[in-house]
Amino acid sequence: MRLKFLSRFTMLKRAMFRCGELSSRVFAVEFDLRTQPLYFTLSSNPQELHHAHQQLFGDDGKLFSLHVHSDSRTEKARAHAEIKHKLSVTLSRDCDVFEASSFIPDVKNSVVKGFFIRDKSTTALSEDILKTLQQSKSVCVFSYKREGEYCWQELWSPVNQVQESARQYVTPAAAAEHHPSTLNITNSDVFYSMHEAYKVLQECSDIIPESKEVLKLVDEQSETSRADGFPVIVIEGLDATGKTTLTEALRESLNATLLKSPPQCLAPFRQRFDSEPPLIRRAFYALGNYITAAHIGNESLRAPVIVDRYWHSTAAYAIATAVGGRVENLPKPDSELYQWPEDLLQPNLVLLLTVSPEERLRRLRDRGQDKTVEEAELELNQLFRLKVEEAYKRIQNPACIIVDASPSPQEVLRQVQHLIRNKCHL
Ligand SMILES: Nc1ncnc2c1ncn2[C@@H]1O[C@H](COP(=O)(O)OP(=O)(O)O)[C@@H](O)[C@H]1O
Ligand SMILES: Nc1ccn([C@H]2C[C@H](O)[C@@H](COP(=O)(O)OP(=O)(O)O)O2)c(=O)n1
Repeated sequence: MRLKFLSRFTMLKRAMFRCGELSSRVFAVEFDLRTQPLYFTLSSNPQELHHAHQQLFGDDGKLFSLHVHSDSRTEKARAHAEIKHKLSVTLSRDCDVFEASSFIPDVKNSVVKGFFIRDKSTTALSEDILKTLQQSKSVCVFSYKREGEYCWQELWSPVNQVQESARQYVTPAAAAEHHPSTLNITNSDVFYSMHEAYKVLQECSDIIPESKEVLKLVDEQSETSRADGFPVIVIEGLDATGKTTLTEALRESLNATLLKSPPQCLAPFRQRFDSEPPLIRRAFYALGNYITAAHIGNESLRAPVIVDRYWHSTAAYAIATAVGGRVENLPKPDSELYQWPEDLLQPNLVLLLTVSPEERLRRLRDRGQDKTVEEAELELNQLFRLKVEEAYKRIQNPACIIVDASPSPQEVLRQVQHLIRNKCHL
């Protein structure tokens, strides 16, 4: 038993060090989403904590952080989501759980995601849960100890069989120029080629059998080129901004073909992929765009094409979900993360419908439909809504044109027809 534990422990330690020297890493704890994360590094010299850090480390209670390791990115993504769920349903109200990550400043793909736990309860519940997590997953747990003004981190073990290692003191660090959640976006949240999204579904086809069916549908699409076709116009916007109303009206008035992304053929799989972590869920939506692109290619040979949501939605929702906290944390406006994928068919015009938050809520209520979880979150989470809209506006090549969708449906249609006439000569 003892041997088994030790070998697992050694394995975890190795896994941790594979992620880079601990000393070159910065840790970020999302202590309060309305402010910057708390950043700290580790040092062998004791360092006094700043006021902000004392709020987290100076309080009573047991402190832990945990990070997930796996060579398989799909397993890692699922384990992270599972742990998040487990911590949220099992820990008591006296426990705070914050998203936490460790990263190397400005180095892409250096982020290791995890959690920071502050347990002020008198029970050993958090330790029991950490113990089970350590046994069943590639989870690395650290605990934090205090002495006077200082706080240090050590590898946590549920049983005292580990020799005391050198103390790593928590050392306040400056804010990173790029918020850590922006470092891993490429090919984890947003995909810039079909091949990269395709690989994700291939990697999880054993655990999610539906992936094979989705890949088959992607394979069935023929290559299309769109030279000399009719114009393709994409309508974007948050839920209930009037996309369905406008796209139906445009279909009638322009004698156009109406398509959407994700396409109808993916509808049976959508719920399944919506319950998966971002890596898998976003790869699914990315592939949906490529299927829709093939349909656009065919249909635009015959008539103008109107598309209800396309890559702007895929990228904007993915970026806004991946980036924690405030709008200022989004990738900078000139970031390559907002660039349209080179292998995805480009539309001639992208229109972004915008309405005030109050009008949007009124329309959502009038419609009286169940909202998707994400939309319910939007309603609750003003920060998230602002980030989606800002990300929409930053996407380039093609950028979107903003349309005020608060007037009557007839007036919105008139405005949009005018834009289409000017920009697409229809
Ligand atoms: N210009 C408008 N003015 C007032 N209400 C509108 C307008 N456009 C749409 N609506 C109403 O708002 C709700 C959401 O519109 P919908 O077209 O379904 O949005 P989306 O497809 O973007 O979710 C519907 O009840 C619709 O009738
Ligand atoms: N082309 C698309 C379309 C939707 N998505 C994702 C983005 C969000 O997570 C949801 C929003 O979809 P929702 O069901 O609210 O959309 P509708 O307004 O019902 O069309 O789907 C996407 O990633 N790519």
